[in-house]
Amino acid sequence: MNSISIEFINASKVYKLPHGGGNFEALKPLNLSIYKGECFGLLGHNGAGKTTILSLLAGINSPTTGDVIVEGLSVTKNTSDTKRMLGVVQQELIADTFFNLPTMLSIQSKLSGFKPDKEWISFLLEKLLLKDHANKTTRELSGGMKRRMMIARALVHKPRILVLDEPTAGVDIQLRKTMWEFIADLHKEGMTIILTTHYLQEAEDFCNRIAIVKNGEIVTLKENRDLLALGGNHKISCIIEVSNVYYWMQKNSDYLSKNSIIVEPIKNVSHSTGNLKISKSYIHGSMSSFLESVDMIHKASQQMEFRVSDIFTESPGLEDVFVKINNGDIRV
Ligand SMILES: Nc1ncnc2c1ncn2[C@@H]1O[C@H](COP(=O)(O)OP(=O)(O)OP(=O)(O)O)[C@@H](O)[C@H]1O
Repeated sequence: MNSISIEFINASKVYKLPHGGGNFEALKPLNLSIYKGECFGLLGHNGAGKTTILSLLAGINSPTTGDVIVEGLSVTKNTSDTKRMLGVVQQELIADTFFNLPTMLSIQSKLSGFKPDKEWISFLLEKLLLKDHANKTTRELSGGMKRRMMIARALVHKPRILVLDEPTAGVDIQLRKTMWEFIADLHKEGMTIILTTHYLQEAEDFCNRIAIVKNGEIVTLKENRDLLALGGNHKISCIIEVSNVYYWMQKNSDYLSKNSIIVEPIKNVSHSTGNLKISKSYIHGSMSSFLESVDMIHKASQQMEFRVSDIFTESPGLEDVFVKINNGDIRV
């Protein structure tokens, strides 16, 4: 059994709205354990409550009820101790100083109660590809550079837990890749990571468990692979061109449904002509099921008189699962 790093115990957050606007429950009472060395992802639409969860953990907001325990210590009672255990990258870009990067990181280190470690600072700047910008003041950095600088700042005191609230927002694809390689290295070395992101592929690639947050509560919490399995079947598909879609569908609908072949329109389909996608599902990991489905597509092409020019496989992604859960198409 893994040991627990972070524990939310009945932690909720109710905001008082201004001008007598009443109360708003941004987070319903949450009970959640995050394990040591885990990479835990929080996904959800804008306003779902992800940042609220992280802000209670980081001691930025205090919970209305309950508490958060970090490595055995209460965030509400030992805020400065728990803060030292965490490296927090907030969503807002806060980098409006006249200091250059090494100076700012040294100051941050002292503020966190640690003697600045020049080698570590230099290592962080190198890993986050900031070395060439070390002499710029933080306010002279671009948005993507500021984002990376915030990661360096969060790590400067060598925390055990890294909290990332949309760490890659505004970072270009190439740099995002570099950032994740670095974060993956920290994770491999045993750091516990909790993150939010709107790039679902990032969560799919890096998280061990993923929680989906909706209207202030976690509606789904699963191991990455179990969540992906909710996305539907693996499919073999091909694109066909049909000269009269309406007539073709009428003629073949019985055969299609009898053989569980799915047909989907591909853009610009009119009554008269269009491209359609034909798919047949198969059991992931079973070669016989895969070959059976290939054979079925082949037979369908003879029966329904279309030519198979391109055949490809499709796997369900986190995107599919996320949409389905948020639309209420699957309940878990
Ligand atoms: N200080 C506040 N006062 C009142 N309501 C707030 C406050 N901060 C956040 N909220 C509300 O709480 C809800 C959850 O906000 P939160 O920032 O946690 O969402 P989120 O899931 O992180 O969204 P995003 O993806 O946009 O960052 C939202 O409806 C938001 O408007």
